[in-house]
Amino acid sequence: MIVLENISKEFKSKNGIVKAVNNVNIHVKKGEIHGVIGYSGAGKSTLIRCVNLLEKPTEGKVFINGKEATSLPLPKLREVRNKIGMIFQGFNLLKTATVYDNIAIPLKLLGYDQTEVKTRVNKYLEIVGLTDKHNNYPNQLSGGQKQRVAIARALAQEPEVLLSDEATSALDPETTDSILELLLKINRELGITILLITHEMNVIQKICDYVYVMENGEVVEQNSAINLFTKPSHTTTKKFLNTISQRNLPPTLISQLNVSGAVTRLTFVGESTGKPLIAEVSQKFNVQPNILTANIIELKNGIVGNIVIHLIGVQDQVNAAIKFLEDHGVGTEDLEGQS
Ligand SMILES: Nc1ncnc2c1ncn2[C@@H]1O[C@H](COP(=O)(O)OP(=O)(O)OP(=O)(O)O)[C@@H](O)[C@H]1O
Repeated sequence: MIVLENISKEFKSKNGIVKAVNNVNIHVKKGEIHGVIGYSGAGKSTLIRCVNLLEKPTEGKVFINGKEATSLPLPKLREVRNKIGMIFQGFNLLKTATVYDNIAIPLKLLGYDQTEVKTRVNKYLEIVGLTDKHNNYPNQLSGGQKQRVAIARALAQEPEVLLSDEATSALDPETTDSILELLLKINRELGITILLITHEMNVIQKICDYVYVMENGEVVEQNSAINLFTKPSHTTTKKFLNTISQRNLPPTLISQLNVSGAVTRLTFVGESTGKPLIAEVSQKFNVQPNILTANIIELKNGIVGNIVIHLIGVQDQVNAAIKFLEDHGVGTEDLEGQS
């Protein structure tokens, strides 16, 4: 549905050339939600703007629905763009137009007749739950309601793809959740494929099927959301994961505990979440497991449990216990103390 092939984007600035995006490949299948996460300056906005060619890539190709968009002449490019909706952090609503007109004006500009415009505006206002606000102006709405209007405006063009540029970054946590629920609903019920960029791991957690972690213009790690949360490999990914669950223990504490055993992070996913494996370990081996931290994270496609345990015992028994857990589908990671 959306394919970015070896996309690079350079900007010329006073201080020389900035490589904002460097050889990025992305493949979003129809009906999926993919998320790009990265810190400020990682290149996310530039990348997402390359998808609808608001930014022309210096190198690489963009395919939308199998059609190569990068080399299309403007009229053909407009046709492709009409199939791509976009929402933004700042909502981009017309302040002097009512909610109704904010959705209707772009449709009129696209040449739809009065009846079609009315039908679509009413349909999408209902989907976003704002039918009663059609006569309000943007400054009479909350941030969450403004984003709902922007979503209705994007949907009214009946796109196949929705691009979301930090759509929840200006919203409080509760409103963020309600907007994420809405995005899930339109993905599920209207079958719209979504590519989003964010710096918030909870956005990835709640709605993404697949994740790309970006740093300095490059994708440094990519995986399904479940695998990324279970087996993160890059330091930046781990830092993002730490923002939603307390995964770090003080290194001095780990060093002290490592003297009498091993401090290990166990990650449970799928079938292993339901089994009393830690109890079994203490019965089968001469080890005493002491739970230091534990949490459960619900993702779009499953549940991941994290437990950090101190396995107290002699080395060979500790190793055998860890091997037993791994054999039963538990991810394990030895935590290093202070060197
Ligand atoms: N028009 C431009 N001219 C020159 N440099 C630019 C331009 N746009 C972006 N950049 C540079 O490209 C790099 C990536 O910027 P970009 O805005 O894509 O990152 P980002 O991950 O979206 O960050 P943020 O979340 O802060 O917007 C930065 O170093 C930025 O300064």
